Formats: sequence, C-alpha cells, structure tokens
Amino acid sequence: MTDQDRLLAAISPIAEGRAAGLRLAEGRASLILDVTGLSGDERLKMEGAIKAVLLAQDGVSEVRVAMTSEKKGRRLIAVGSGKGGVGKSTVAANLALALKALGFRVGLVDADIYGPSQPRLMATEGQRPQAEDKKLIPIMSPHGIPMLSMGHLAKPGQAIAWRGPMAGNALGQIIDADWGDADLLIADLPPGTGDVQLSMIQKQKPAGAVIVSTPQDLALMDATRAMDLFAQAGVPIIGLVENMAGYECPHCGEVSDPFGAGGVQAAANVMGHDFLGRIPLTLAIRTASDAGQPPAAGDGAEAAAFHAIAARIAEWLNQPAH
Ligand SMILES: Nc1ncnc2c1ncn2[C@@H]1O[C@H](COP(=O)(O)OP(=O)(O)OP(=O)(O)O)[C@@H](O)[C@H]1O
Repeated sequence: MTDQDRLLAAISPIAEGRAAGLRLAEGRASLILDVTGLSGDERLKMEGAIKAVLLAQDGVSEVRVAMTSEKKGRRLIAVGSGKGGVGKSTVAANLALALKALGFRVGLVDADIYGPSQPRLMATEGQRPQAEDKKLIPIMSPHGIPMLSMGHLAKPGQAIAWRGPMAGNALGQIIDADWGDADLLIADLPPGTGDVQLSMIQKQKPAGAVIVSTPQDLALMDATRAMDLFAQAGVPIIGLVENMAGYECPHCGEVSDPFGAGGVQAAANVMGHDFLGRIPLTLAIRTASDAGQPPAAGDGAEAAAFHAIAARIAEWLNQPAH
C-alpha cells in the first residue's frame, strides 16, 4: 500500500468521496476537497475532521486542504418569436433591465443576425468590443448591463448577411465572452423558425425560452412554430408575452386593439404554457426604445408591465428544478 492509498483510506469515511489529488511529500499532506453544495459550517467541519485524521497518521506533520466548489452555471434565457417585427428585441432589452432590478446579474446577448437592434436600444451603437486572452469583453451599456451584439462585431455600416457557420462562430464567441460574474444571459434570438435558429438553440442550450407575439392570428401561428422549435431542442418554455396589445390614444385616451386582444393568453392556455403578461402598444415605448432609453430603465407608466413579467420569470428561475 502506498502512502497515498493509506492516507486516502484513513479519510474515506469522512470525505464522502470529495477528496482528490492527495499527496504526501516531506511530511506535508495536501489534497483538494470538492465542497460543492456544502454550507460554510459543513465545509469547515469536514476540513477540520480530515486534518485531524491525517495529522494522526505516521509521517504526516502538516496538512493542506484546498477547497474547490463548482460554480452554479450561468443560465441563458432565449427570447424568441415566430416572426420579425413583433417587438422581441424591445421585450428582451426591457426584461434584461427589469431582471437586473430584481437582483440578477444580467448580461445581454444580441444573437439577431438579421437585424441586431440591441446596440440602438441600449445606446451602445458604433462601439467595438475589446478582446483579452482571445475572449471578447462585453460592452457596458449606460444602463449598467454588459452586452454584446452581432451588430458590434460587424464593421460600422456593413450590412450583416452572416451565413450559417459564420453566424454560429460569431454567436459562440459572444456567448463565451468574459461575462464576469453575470449569472443570467438574456439572448435576443433572430426571428423565425428555420435551421439557423434551431442550430443556435441546440448549440447554446438555453435554460428556458420566452416567446413574444402580437395578438393577431398570423403572428400566433408563427409563435406556435417557435414553441415547437424549442420543444424539438428540449428547451422548456417559460411562457408567452403579448406585445403591442391595446393602443391608448394619446389624445382622447380611448383604448383600441389594432392587432386584436387577448389572443396570446388564449393560445398559451390552449397549449398549456404560462402567459407571462401583456405590454401595451404605446408611442412612449417606441420613442424611448429608439432613443436608447428602454422604459424598464426608469419607473414610468410603461415600466410596470415589463417589471411584472420579469417577476414571473424570476419566479420560474428560482424554482429548484430550473
Ligand atoms: N409595445 C410597443 N409599443 C410601441 N412600439 C413598439 C412596442 N414594441 C416594439 N415596438 C416598436 O416596434 C418596432 C419593432 O420592434 P423590435 O425591433 O423590438 O421587434 P423585433 O421583433 O425584435 O423585430 P426583428 O426581429 O425584426 O428585429 C420598433 O420600432 C419598436 O420600438
């Protein structure tokens, strides 16, 4: 029996299979202890017990324990839509801000290869990310959210027409960027339900997806296809958001429903998914978004709807299964 085996056998009843890399050299025993999932007290107790047992062994005068713990993975939430123009990017930007306000450390990924609009929405247009050790450094938006967009990688003014593999590589670089301590990445996906979207979803394995739709039938049919796409890739649907619901006339205050009303909620019920909430169609949302001031960054009337939806998403994220 080698010294290592002898020492390992001595600590095995207390180390619960968490000890690795045990060595003994010149009277000093060293090992790595995986303390994932243990409380501070449990860690100290286990470390103390291991030290005591090892110090009682022949030839050991000193013990060093290095503790490691698996970091809880950063989660990616995909914001998708069956078709373009339904406000997916607007919703993604505002949800990122509202989730940050709830205490998540949020990063924003603009994976929309056809029309990356996050740089405009988050007021980082024209900026280029730096790289360090071959990793991109996200750009800090004025709203305190680090972000990277396909739009930041293309040369200014260059029309973006990424081909599949190129888009995949660029997106991979964005997701693997140096996101620091961000624990949640919100990804604005390209609209549609084609191969590009499917391979992105399969590769990046989001923890969950939020589907944005306007209330009219045509958009809803596309949203259903988007949900099928996530289901195919085994990604759970967190829920559906109805955008551009109910237009309040800024002059007379009357509410009209240019795209219908309630369709998304009804569709969510039929499909057995959660309905996360409704964002009204307002001039303020459009002008603020185009000016790089997403409403959820402030506390105006428009912010409340986004904060309510973010709270539902936070509830989902905080369930142990997710
Ligand atoms: N609730 C809303 N009220 C008013 N305007 C809105 C609302 N949501 C989005 N818009 C406006 O609609 C336009 C399209 O929104 P956005 O770019 O977010 O859509 P999208 O679904 O991401 O489109 P694409 O996928 O084609 O990029 C923008 O000018 C945006 O300001």
